[in-house]
Amino acid sequence: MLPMIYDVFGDKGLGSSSGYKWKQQRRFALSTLRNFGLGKKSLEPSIHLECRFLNEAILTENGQPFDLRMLLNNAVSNVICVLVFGNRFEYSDNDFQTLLNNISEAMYLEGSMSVQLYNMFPWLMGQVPGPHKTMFALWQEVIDFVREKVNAHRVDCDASNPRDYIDCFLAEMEKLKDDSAAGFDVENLCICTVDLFVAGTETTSTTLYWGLLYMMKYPEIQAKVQEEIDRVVGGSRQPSLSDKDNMPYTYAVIHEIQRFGNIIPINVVRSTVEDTQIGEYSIPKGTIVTGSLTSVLFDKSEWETPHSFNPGHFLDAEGKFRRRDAFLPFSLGKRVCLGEQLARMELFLFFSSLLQRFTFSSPAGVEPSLDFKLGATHCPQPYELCAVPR
Ligand code: HEM
Repeated sequence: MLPMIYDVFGDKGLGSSSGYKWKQQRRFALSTLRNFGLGKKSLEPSIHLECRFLNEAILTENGQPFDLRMLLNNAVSNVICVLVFGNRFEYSDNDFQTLLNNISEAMYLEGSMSVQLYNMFPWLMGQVPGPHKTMFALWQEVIDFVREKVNAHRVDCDASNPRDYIDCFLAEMEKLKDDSAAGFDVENLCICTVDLFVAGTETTSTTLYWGLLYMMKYPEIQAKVQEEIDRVVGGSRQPSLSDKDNMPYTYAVIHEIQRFGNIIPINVVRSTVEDTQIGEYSIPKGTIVTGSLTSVLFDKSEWETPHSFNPGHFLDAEGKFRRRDAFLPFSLGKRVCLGEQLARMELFLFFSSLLQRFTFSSPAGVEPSLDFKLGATHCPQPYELCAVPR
């Protein structure tokens, strides 16, 4: 059974399994992201800004309970919002918080039994109420939010001076308006934007949520990361991407968080576009296929201690960072995560900036638990933590 719905947005969007022009859309999205955030106009300053807002938001809670998951979601999401919508949202914006909550809820419901039954009997489940219907309604709200943004962009988009992904897409639509087969239409723009927005929010913030939980659980590892941050960065400036090469331990810890957190255990659902032979297996065209990332991230023949949280997996005998072929949380091949580069930047900057400013520990007498909930992602159960300013 699939732990998520097969092609929730039909054949549209960037992540579509059944493949509506995904190649053109992927190429276009990649080149746009490069122009806006990963190339000459680097996104580092906007991530730095968001790190400052996040740290400030935690500090101003001043010992009062706060919703860490929500703050992480908001901060991470703002980075992608700047890319796709051209603006960020305040953490106090209730409408935006509701939207982020809807996305988290929809992702969680994808793991429900009723969604799994929908995958098998869509004609039947389409007739009955249940969590699968709630999930579709939540996704519709997300699409409506994006559609409003697209409509607002259409009013004042200047094709010669695009501000963000939506403007670039609208300009491309205009250029290709006589080519109806190119896939550049408003409907596809909305779904591609939702794909970027959702894929760029839940994944990275879930990884950070695991990361802080592991730091509470393994305080000796947290202390070593902080020692490295203090030595290399100090306390008077923010960590920057250029520090990464001098921070092998922190970099190894982030890799281990991704390996052990295993946030997309069986990858994104795909389907074969032609009859395919893999070894002795014949897979007919149109078969739904899932690849188990768990099997690689916990492979006994690849990892020394696959079932322990061990940053040593990514360090050589001299303490230098070492890459591992079996490190595949972003998958690989033609459909490898489109946001890998952005996610890596965000994970390094958010994680090191949080640990520079705070020590994370569990409330007195509470043993941190690694319990998880499984929806479209493998996510920690909500937990309590204390963020002590350093
Ligand atoms: C820690 C963070 C992230 C992880 C672990 C992750 C992981 C993945 C995985 C496993 C896939 C499926 C690859 C496959 O089918 O083989 C994927 C696809 C995708 N990711 Fe990410 N991702 C992350 C962050 C991001 C970010 C920040 C963005 C935003 C730009 C993003 C955008 C996408 C898109 C659009 C796809 C679909 C690509 C396609 O179908 O061709 N991801 N991601």
